[in-house]
Amino acid sequence: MAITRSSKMKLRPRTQPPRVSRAKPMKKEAIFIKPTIVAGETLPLFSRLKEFGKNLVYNFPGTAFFTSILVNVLGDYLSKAVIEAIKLGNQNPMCCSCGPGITCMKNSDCECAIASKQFQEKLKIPPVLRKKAVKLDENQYWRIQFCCGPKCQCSSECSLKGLDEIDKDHDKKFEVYREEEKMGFCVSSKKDIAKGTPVMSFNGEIVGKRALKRGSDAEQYSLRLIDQDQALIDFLKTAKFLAKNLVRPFATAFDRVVFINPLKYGNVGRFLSHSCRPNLEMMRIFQGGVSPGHMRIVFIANRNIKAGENLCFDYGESYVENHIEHCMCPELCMKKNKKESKVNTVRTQRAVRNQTQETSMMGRLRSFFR
Ligand SMILES: C[S@@+](CC[C@H](N)C(=O)[O-])C[C@H]1O[C@@H](n2cnc3c(N)ncnc32)[C@H](O)[C@@H]1O
Repeated sequence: MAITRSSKMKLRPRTQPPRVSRAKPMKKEAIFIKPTIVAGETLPLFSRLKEFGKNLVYNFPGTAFFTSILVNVLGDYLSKAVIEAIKLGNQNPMCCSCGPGITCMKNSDCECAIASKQFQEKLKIPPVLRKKAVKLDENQYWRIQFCCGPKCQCSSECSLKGLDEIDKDHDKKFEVYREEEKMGFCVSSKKDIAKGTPVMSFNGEIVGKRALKRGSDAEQYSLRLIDQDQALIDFLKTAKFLAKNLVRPFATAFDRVVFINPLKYGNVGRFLSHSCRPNLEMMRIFQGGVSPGHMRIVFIANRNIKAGENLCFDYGESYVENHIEHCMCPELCMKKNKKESKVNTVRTQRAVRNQTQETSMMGRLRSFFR
């Protein structure tokens, strides 16, 4: 599908053009494998800042503007190995042979079900099934799962299509608002969300590390997608569902470090704020293939969330220490500040949290933001 329309975030009136990216233009040889940009929905932004109510540029800075996409797209500074693997992945999507009306998990010959089961067994993770909450232990977040892709012809009710709804109806599901000057925009849910529900994906450009210049907005907004994940590499090397000619290129690509940068192209996931008591956890899910291009970052509710609650996850220790001077998470720090009538430093807040909660469950992978 070609670009149907430029779906900049809806904002009226606009006084400032979107920030021009200084990112290096894409290399010529990469253009032919650039995935199609799918324009997503527009989502209104609300600013409730009082003092600056009349200053629209202040209320809606350049970083609030982007083109919304429903899939990740190819960006800059990727290694040849990653570009090659994405290209091969595009040519070899995993699409089951289940016909219309068939539910993959009930078909013992289904290619997607076989792949999903192998992921579950080897990486010790429950399946992400449609309409069923994912039951994850703390140490299972960030593990990898497999779901049917949009091209699978199985029933629209197929339970393996766990991500089918994730990029739909964002305007009905979420509100993007700004209340605190320093916090920027935040996201809340318009509906109650049950624990274990995949809530939203984090979309953007798939980029190499050099795309994130130190101190830049790209550095502050990007999440790590691939991190030389040895467990995944070992798994792919022995995976029975993967064609032999794809094993080496995919294993090489997953031995790189790759990020998702949502600044130019992204979705509502880029507005999620940090919390020291988060209600979302990240999970990586392959959708319709096992190349880096098929890997999605998905946020799962780690408890029941009420309509109107701020949606948030833990950015990781190093991000907080480097970029957030005073944590304003409503779930812990703001409550505590109110109680004690003083502003605590982030270091103090995190120390408090460390006493009450295990923070090392994902090791260095918890530093998602660079
Ligand atoms: C990835 S952006 C999140 C979206 C951003 N709020 C916006 O309006 O575009 C990360 C930035 O949001 C702000 N932020 C997020 N969570 C925060 C928190 N708990 N306390 C203070 N600032 C926060 C910080 O400025 C941080 O660098």
